[in-house]
Amino acid sequence: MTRTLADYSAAVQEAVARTREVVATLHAELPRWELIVWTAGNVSQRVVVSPDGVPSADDLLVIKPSGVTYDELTPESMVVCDLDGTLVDGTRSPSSDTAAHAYVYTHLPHVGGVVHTHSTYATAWAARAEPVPCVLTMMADEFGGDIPIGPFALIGDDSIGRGIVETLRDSRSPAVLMRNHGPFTIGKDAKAAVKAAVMVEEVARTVHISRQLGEPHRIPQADVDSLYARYQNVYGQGTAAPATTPKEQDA
Ligand SMILES: O=C(CO)[C@@H](O)[C@@H](O)COP(=O)(O)O
Repeated sequence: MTRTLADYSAAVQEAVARTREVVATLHAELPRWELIVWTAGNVSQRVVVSPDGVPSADDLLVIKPSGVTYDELTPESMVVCDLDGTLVDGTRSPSSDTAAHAYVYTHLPHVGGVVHTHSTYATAWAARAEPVPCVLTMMADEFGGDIPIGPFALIGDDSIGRGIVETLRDSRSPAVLMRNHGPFTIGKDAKAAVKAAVMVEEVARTVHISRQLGEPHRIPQADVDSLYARYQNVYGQGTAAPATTPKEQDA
């Protein structure tokens, strides 16, 4: 039975409205960071339906409409689908990657956001089906190792999603380079997945340039693990008490 947004609770409808705003705003980051051209790429975020906040196959996703240019994307133009890819709310056809995003949300409950781009350097690595080797501390921080290659898969059914899940399920990487296609990234939410999309292009470019000058040196695995643990758990404005200023120390 096809459900409409009216069939969901007021709380879910409010969450969908908030998610439309988030996903519309984050789409603007793809051209901003030069990760796509024209209408390529897409961003989605999961909407958890259960009142207990536990992700499930009953959840919804919010994604862009297919083939619409980024300057036309608004919260109202975003499309809402269930995880079968069935339209729940929206006036336009959902992204052609909806099945892939939905498959990821169904099989990786910890994932709250998915992004797909065709960013130049990451896609060039995908065309050669070669994993990006972990030769930068930034890679250890964000990806916890090499950036893996996923299988070639045709567009339109869950083949791409299946390839993303098979590749990332047991990987620390939030990015996979789908062979001959381009990067797909995941995160706890859409913002985290967009960050991974920005970072995968940055490191793909740097490693490519480095290899023009010689063979980059791999970081030893123990150091990769240490860097990853620090970045994922300590970096930034973690939970530690703010450092006192000299004035406070004198007080
Ligand atoms: O690569 C693909 C499909 O996988 C592109 O068509 C995709 O980047 C953009 O498609 P949509 O406009 O989201 O339907």
